[in-house]
Amino acid sequence: MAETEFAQARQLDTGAIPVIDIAGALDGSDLPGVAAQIRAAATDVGFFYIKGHGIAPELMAQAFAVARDFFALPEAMKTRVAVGTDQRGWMATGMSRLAGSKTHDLKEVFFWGSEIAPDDPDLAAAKPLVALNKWPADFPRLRAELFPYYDALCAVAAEVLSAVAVSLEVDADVFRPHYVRPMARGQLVYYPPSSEADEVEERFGVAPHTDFGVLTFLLQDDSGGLQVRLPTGDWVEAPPLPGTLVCNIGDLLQRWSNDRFVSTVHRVINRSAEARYSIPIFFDPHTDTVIDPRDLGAMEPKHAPVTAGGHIAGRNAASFKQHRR
Ligand SMILES: O=C(O)CCC(=O)C(=O)O
Ligand SMILES: [Fe+2]
Repeated sequence: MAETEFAQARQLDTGAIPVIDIAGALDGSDLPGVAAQIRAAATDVGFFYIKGHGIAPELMAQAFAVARDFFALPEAMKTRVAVGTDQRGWMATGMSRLAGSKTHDLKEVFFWGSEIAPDDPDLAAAKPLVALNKWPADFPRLRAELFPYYDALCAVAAEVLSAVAVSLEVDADVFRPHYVRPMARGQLVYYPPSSEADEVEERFGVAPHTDFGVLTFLLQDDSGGLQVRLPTGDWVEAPPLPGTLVCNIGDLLQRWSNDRFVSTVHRVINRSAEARYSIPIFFDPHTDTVIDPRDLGAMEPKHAPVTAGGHIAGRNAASFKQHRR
């Protein structure tokens, strides 16, 4: 591939990724209307923006500010919360290499998930992706300034899932029992600007991939660089739109929906002059949740049942160096 052709994408000018106002789902005034828009987007492109979510901009700004300060800490401090096979804490650049990509990703990540008690029986049973969070003791702001956004997002995400259920023509509460103790995995992601060497070596911030879980809610800063592959095969930019979140279907929801909804390939390349920060939250159910298309009404399931935690842990193990011995 010629150097100049690497990771090009069209500007979004087609409305290919719709913006959905979810206020009517949150206040109950128009759940079917929101669900219909979600169905169209989830079927065609697997990506949509949401607005009308009601999350205070201050919470988003505070989460970004603490993310920026965390990544700027001396490496020795970040290393004290280095990620292990528990998939919690800080992952240095170079440790993410996604299946099928030529080289490692440029990104640095801090991983966390739902807070659980130290005596949680799922922890004692070593269930996949059940772990205690690894907060840096010498940087207590991280948890304190991130959690207000995380909690607000998880509350909105639960309502979006009700709309997703309606969009799949099943009971609005079908997902609820699986989200009493969800995995709800979060990541702070830092992307340095791509260098010329990165371009030559075809290195991405994050290489093309589909998301592993059910539904992803992404907060991106104003750098740009997220690109989505349309069903036509064309790559388009998913630029930051102020006040919105990007929502996309993951592999588990594609399976659960019996392929009615699509988990779409996407990638990030930071060609801005500045660092890029994003905060994806992968809104996934309890680790034991059985993802079986028959439970969402499929008469002829195209996929065998899998457990959510096991499936995601398997994808993590294939993608991140901390799982290799
Ligand atoms: O940072 C972004 O904009 C997207 C990140 C992403 O695709 C992921 O972490 O799965
Ligand atoms: Fe992703």
